[in-house]
Amino acid sequence: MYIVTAQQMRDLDQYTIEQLGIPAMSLMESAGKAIAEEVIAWCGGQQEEQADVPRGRALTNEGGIRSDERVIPDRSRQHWLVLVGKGNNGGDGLVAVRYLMDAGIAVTLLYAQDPQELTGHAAAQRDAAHRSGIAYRVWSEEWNLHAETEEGNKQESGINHTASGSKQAEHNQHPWSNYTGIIDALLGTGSKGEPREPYASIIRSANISGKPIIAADIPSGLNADTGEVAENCIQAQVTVCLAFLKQGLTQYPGATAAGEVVVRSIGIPRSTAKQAGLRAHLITDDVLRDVLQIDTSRARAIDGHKGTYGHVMVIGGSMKMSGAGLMASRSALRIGSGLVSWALPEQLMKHMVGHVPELMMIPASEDPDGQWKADTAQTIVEQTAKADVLAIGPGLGRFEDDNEWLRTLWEETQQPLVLDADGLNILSEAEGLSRWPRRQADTVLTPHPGEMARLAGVSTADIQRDRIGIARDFASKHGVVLVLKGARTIVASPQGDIFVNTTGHPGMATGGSGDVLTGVISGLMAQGLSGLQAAAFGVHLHGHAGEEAARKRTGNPASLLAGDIIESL
Ligand SMILES: NC(=O)C1=CN([C@@H]2O[C@H](COP(=O)(O)OP(=O)(O)OC[C@H]3O[C@@H](n4cnc5c(N)ncnc54)[C@H](OP(=O)(O)O)[C@@H]3O)[C@@H](O)[C@H]2O)[C@@H](O)CC1
Ligand SMILES: Nc1ncnc2c1ncn2[C@@H]1O[C@H](COP(=O)(O)OP(=O)(O)O)[C@@H](O)[C@H]1O
Ligand SMILES: [K+]
Repeated sequence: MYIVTAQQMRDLDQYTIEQLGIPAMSLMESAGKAIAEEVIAWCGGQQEEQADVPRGRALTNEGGIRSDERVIPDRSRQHWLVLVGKGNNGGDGLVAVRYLMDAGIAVTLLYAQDPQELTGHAAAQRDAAHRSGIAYRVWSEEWNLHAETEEGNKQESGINHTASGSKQAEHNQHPWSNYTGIIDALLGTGSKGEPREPYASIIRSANISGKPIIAADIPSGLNADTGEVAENCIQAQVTVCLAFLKQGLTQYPGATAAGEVVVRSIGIPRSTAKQAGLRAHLITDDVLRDVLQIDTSRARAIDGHKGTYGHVMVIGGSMKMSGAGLMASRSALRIGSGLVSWALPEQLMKHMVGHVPELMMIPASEDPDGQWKADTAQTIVEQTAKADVLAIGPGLGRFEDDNEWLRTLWEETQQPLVLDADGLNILSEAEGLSRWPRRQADTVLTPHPGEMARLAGVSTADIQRDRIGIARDFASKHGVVLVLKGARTIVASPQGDIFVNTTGHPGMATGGSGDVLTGVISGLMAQGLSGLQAAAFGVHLHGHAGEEAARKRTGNPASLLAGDIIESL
C-alpha cells in the first residue's frame, strides 16, 4: 500500500484531472460517496453490536432484485452533523450528505464560515446540497463548548447515566446534543499550520461533545505529512482516507487521532503512483512480495545445507549485559541462519557455555572484568572472515578507544553489517559518520528514538515529530539502511524508499526485544536478503512474533519477555 505526502497527493490529483481527463467533480463525488458508505457501515456495525441486526452495508435481495438501498434498522434515530470547511475537504462532506440522506439518515450541515465563502467545486457541491433540501447552520458562539463542560456533555451523550434531571435538561439544550454522530470535513490536505478560528473552536467543541466522529481524508488539525497533531485536532473513531494513505496517518500521535483508518479508492488509478515514482509503502504481505521481491514463504531448497543459509557473527555481550548478545544470537538461529557465532569477552564465555548448544562461541577479549577492549579489533577482523553477516552492538558496553575499535571493523570488514545499541552510541560519538568512508556492503542501523537522537544530534522529541522525514534524510545522507524503531517502525533505504511497519504492540517495549530484532535482521541477511529486504521483512516478522507470543501466554501484552518473542519466530 502506497503512502503519500500532501504534496504528492496534490500532484496525483492534478495529473489525474489534467492528464487523464477525469474531472475533479467526479473525484469529489467518489470521495463523498465513499465517506457516506463508511458512515452507513459504521452505523450498521454499531447497531449490530447493540442488537443482532443485519449490517447497514448489506445489499437488499428481494425476489431476486438487488439494490444498494441500505438496510439501516432504526435509521430514523440517526442524525449526523457534517462540519464543513471552505476547501475541497468541505466539498467531500457536502457530497456525503446527499448519499446519507438517500440512505434515510438525517443530516445537517454546520459551516465553519459563511457558505458564500466556498469557492470552486466546493461551492458547486454546496448548491447541490442546498437544492436537495439539506438543512444547514453556520458556526456561532452558541455551539462553543469549553473543557469545563466536558463532564456534562459526556453525561448528555449517554456515557454517564447518573446525571441529575436538571443537569441533563441543561445539556440537552446544547445544539450538539441533537446529533448522533459527526463528520469532520473541515480541513484536509490543504491545511497549513494550527487550525485558525473558528476551526479551532469547532474542533475543540466537536471533541468535547462526546459524539462519534468520522473524519474525511484526515482528522482536521493533523499534519498530513508528519503525524503531528495541533493543540486542537479532531479525535476520530474512523478516518476515511481518500485515494492514497497519507503519511501522517501512519505515525503517532496522528494514528491515535485518526482511529481506524479506511483507505478508499476514488477513481485515481493506482498505477499513477508508480508512474509518479512514489517510494513509500506500508509493509503488507503484498508489498513484501511484489515491491521488495521477497519469498515470504521462507521455503528452503530440498537440497539446501547449512552453508546455504549463511553464517551470522554477533559481536557483543559483556558482563553487565550478557543476555543481549545471547538473545541476538539465538534469534539469528531461530530465524533460520545456517550457522551463528558469538564473539564475546572470555570471562563471559565461561558462564555461557552450554546455554545454547547450537551456538559457536569465540573468546574475543581477555579483560578480567569481562569487558571489551580496543585491541581486539584486528583479531575480530580476522575471525569474521568466515562469516557472511556481522551484527555489532548488542550488550557491547562502552570501553576505552571504542571509537577506533568500531572504525577498524567498519572499514576493514567487507561483509554486510547490522549495527545496534552501543554500536550506534559509539557511532554517534565518532568524528562524524559523514567522515567515515561508505561501506561497499549493505549496512543496517537499528536505532530506537533515543539512539536516533544521538546519531542525528537532536532531541528525541525532534525525532518523534517527523520520524519519516528524519529516517529518509539520514539514510540517504549516509548511504545506510535505517530502521527507526518504536511503534510504527520505519525502514528507510539510501535511495529514499520508506517502509512503515504496523505489526507489534507496546508489550514489546521490554528490555531485549531490540536485540531480538538485530538477530532477526542479520539472520535474514545471512540467508541472502539485502539489507533493505531483511530490515523490512525483519521488523514485520518480529512484530508478528511479539503478537503471537503475547497470545500464547496470558494474552496480556504486558507479560511479554523478549525471550518469548524468540520462541514465536
Ligand atoms: N481534486 C482534488 O484535489 C481532490 C481533493 N479532495 C479533498 O480535498 C482536500 C484538499 O482540499 P484543499 O486543497 O482545497 O484543501 P482543504 O484541506 O480543504 O483546506 C483548504 C482550506 O482550508 C483553509 N485553511 C488552510 N489552513 C487552515 C488553517 N490552519 N486554519 C483554518 N483554515 C485553513 C484554506 O484557507 P486559506 O488559508 O487558503 O484562506 C482553504 O480554504 C483533500 O483532503 C480531500 O478531502 C477530494 O475531494 C478528491 C479530489
Ligand atoms: N508500542 C510498540 N509497538 C510496536 N513495537 C514496539 C512498541 N514499543 C517497542 N516496540 C518494538 O520493540 C523493540 C524495542 O527495541 P529497543 O528499544 O532497542 O529495546 P532494547 O534496547 O531493550 O532491546 C523495537 O523493535 C520496537 O519497534
Ligand atoms: K477532515
